[in-house]
Amino acid sequence: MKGGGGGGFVRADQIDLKTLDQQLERHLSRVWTMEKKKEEGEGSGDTGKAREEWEIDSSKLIIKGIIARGTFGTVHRGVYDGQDVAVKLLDWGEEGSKTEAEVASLRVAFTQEVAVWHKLDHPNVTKFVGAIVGTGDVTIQTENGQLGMPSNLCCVVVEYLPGGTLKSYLIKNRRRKLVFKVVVQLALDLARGLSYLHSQRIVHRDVKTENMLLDKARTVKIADFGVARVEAQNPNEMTGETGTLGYMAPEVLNDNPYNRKCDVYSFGICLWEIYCCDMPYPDLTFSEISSAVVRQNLRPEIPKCCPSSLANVMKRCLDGNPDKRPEMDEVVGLLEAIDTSKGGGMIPRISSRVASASACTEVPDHGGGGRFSAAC
Ligand SMILES: Nc1ncnc2c1ncn2[C@@H]1O[C@H](COP(=O)(O)OP(=O)(O)OP(=O)(O)O)[C@@H](O)[C@H]1O
Repeated sequence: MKGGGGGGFVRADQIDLKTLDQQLERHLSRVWTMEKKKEEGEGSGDTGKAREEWEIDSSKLIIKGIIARGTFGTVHRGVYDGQDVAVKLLDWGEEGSKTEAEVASLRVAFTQEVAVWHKLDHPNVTKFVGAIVGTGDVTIQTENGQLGMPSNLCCVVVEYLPGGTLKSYLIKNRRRKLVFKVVVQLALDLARGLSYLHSQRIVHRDVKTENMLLDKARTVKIADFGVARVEAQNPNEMTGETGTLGYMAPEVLNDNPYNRKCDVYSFGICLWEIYCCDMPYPDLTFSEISSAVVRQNLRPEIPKCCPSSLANVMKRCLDGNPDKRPEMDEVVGLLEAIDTSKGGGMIPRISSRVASASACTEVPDHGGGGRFSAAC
């Protein structure tokens, strides 16, 4: 069922970027006009609920305490229809505190996230439950009772993942490092999730360990589709710096056209981070990183103790030429083929500060095994 030429029906993944944006905008103004009309009492008894397939019943939603503050608002714990959920509340600010342009861009970000997310269904993608687009009289139950919401309340409701971000998990294990089997398992989860997104023609565009969440079984799930987009059929339509420095592919940093291969590059950085349990380029400023990645082909140094089977995947994903990077489904195959039975995990340093992962020490590896390219 993979992509090829024209099928007999219209597929969401064949809508080009501009059309998608226009559709989102049109949809949103429709919803807002309906709401305005309702507020002005023009409905004459007709509830006129043209619900989107992803709209959920706000009366079944209980919003609890804040888990985090994101760029666009707050993330709360909640319960929807008995299920544990995370609720991403969009923050429009106080009435009148944002300019029209700011509200419009928030609205676009919200609809974009919903439009991408609600169609996805994969074990390594955070499950979308539904969304609420500000209706006049939404009341949300909190633990302390009922809470009236501003008429333009927007929220995205997704499955609750109790394991925190992959980044914080790596930080927790910074000193001890991860056993090789766990490294490969985490990498495979992420690779499978990305491979699925790409099969749906979705480019995430902000792949980083901070945007990956863990469930209670330590399965990695891709989260945060705030900047994800349907891949443009014409790569020239996809430009503009999106993502996080340090994870951004050279073509993105350089403001060149890009495609799904930018996610492959960012995955390569995540793979390095997962293996090393460390941060790439700890001593460089943002501008130093971007210019060195583009001009001097700077990449995080792969430690000598890294098994060549994994090091090769990193190197290929981090190729400066997007066309030479593997597709994510190939990456899945390469990772699945790695033998983890003989160990090969990153060797912890003896020194207290892990400034660079490049040097290996004499500390014995978890699981031993001397089959790898270079002895540390
Ligand atoms: N499904 C979830 N389950 C548990 N916690 C979550 C969930 N989704 C998000 N969070 C928490 O909220 C934080 C921010 O979430 P998210 O990145 O999706 O929000 P955002 O507003 O898009 O933020 P940003 O764009 O700054 O990354 C996450 O780092 C995580 O701690």
